[in-house]
Amino acid sequence: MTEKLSDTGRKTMLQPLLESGWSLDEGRDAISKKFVFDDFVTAFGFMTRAALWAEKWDHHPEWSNVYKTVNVTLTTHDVEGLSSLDVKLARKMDQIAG
Ligand SMILES: C[C@H](O)[C@H](O)[C@H]1CNC2=NC(N)=NC(=O)C2=N1
Repeated sequence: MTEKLSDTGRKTMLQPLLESGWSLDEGRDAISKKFVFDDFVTAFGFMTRAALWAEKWDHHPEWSNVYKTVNVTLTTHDVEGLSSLDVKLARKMDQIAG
C-alpha cells in the first residue's frame, strides 16, 4: 500500500530533488519541474521513455508539452499527496533527461 511521505522521507528523499530543479507546489502536496530540451523530438522522446516507466510502475505524471518544453507535476492521487512513488519517478525522469 502506498503511503504519504513521512517527515523523515521528505528530508532525505525530497530534499535532493528540490536541489535538482524540482519545486513544491503551492496549495497542494505535489512537486513540479520544467524540462527544456533542444527540440521537439528530444522532448517527445523523453515523454515516451518516461511514459513506459510510468506504466510499468502504475504511477502516472500530470504533464504537458509545448514544442521543446515539458512541464511535469508529480503527486499520488490515491493518497492525495506525495509518496515514494513520486520520488522514484522524479529520479527516473532526471536520469532520462540527462
Ligand atoms: C488503479 C490504479 O492502480 C491507480 O489509479 C493508480 C494509477 N496511476 C496513478 N498515478 C498517480 N500519479 N497517482 C495515483 O494514485 C495513481 N494510481
